[in-house]
Amino acid sequence: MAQCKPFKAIAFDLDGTLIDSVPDLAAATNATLAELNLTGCSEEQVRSWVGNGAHVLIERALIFALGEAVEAQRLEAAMPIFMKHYEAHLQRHSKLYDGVINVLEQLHSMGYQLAVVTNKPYRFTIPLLDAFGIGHLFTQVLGGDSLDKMKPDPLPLNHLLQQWQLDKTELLMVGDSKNDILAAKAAGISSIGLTYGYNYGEDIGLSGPTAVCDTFSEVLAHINDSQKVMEQ
Ligand SMILES: O=C(O)COP(=O)(O)O
Repeated sequence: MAQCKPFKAIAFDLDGTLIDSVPDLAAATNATLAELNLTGCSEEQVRSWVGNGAHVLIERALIFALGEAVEAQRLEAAMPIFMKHYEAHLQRHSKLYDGVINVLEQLHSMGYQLAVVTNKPYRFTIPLLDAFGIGHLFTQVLGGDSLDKMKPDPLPLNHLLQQWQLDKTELLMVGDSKNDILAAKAAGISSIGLTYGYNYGEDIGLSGPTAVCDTFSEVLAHINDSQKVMEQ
C-alpha cells in the first residue's frame, strides 16, 4: 500500500458545497427563458440541472422549455443572455452553508493550502467568493473555463498537484456532486462527499467518496481524525 502522508491542501467545490447558489441560478435561468419567450422552470428543476457548468445548465433548461434537443446555434445565442442575468443576480439570494466560514478560517489558520475547484465560469467565481468574505482564504481558484477540461475530468486537480508540488495523498477534494468525486478518483486523491448539496437527486455515497459528511463542520472533524491516524 502507498505510504500515506498527512493532507497539506484541500480543494473545495463551490455550488452546493460552500454556497447554496441555486436560488440565483434559477432566477437567472428563468430571466433567460423569459427573454427568449419560453416557459419558465422551477427552482427544483434547476437544482437537478446544476453541476456541469453554465453551458450545460442552459442546455438542460432549453431542452425542458422547448421539449426537444436544442441546436448549437440556439444554445450559443442563449449563453450571453444567461451570463448577463446571472451577473445581475450573483449573490442576491444565495447563502453560505452553515459552518463554512468558521471551518475554512480554522483550516486556513492550521496552515492548509485551500483551493476552489468549480465548474462555474471563473468570472463569476471570484466576485461570489469575495461577496461572502471568503475569497482571501484561497490561494488557488479554478473555474470551469480556467483549463481545457472541467470536473469530472481530473485536470483541475492534477493542475493543483503540480502547482503545489504535492503527492496525491496530500490533496483532499471536498464536494457535493459525483463530478467532484469522479474527478478525485481519476486524479487518485481522497475525497469527502457532502449529502446536503446538489447531486442530480442521487445519493453521493453511490459515487464512492473516501468519506461522507452530512454537514460542513463534520469535514473539519473528519480531516482532524484522518491526520491523527496518518501521523500514528
Ligand atoms: O456551475 C456549476 O454547474 C456547478 O459548479 P460547482 O462545480 O461549483 O458545483
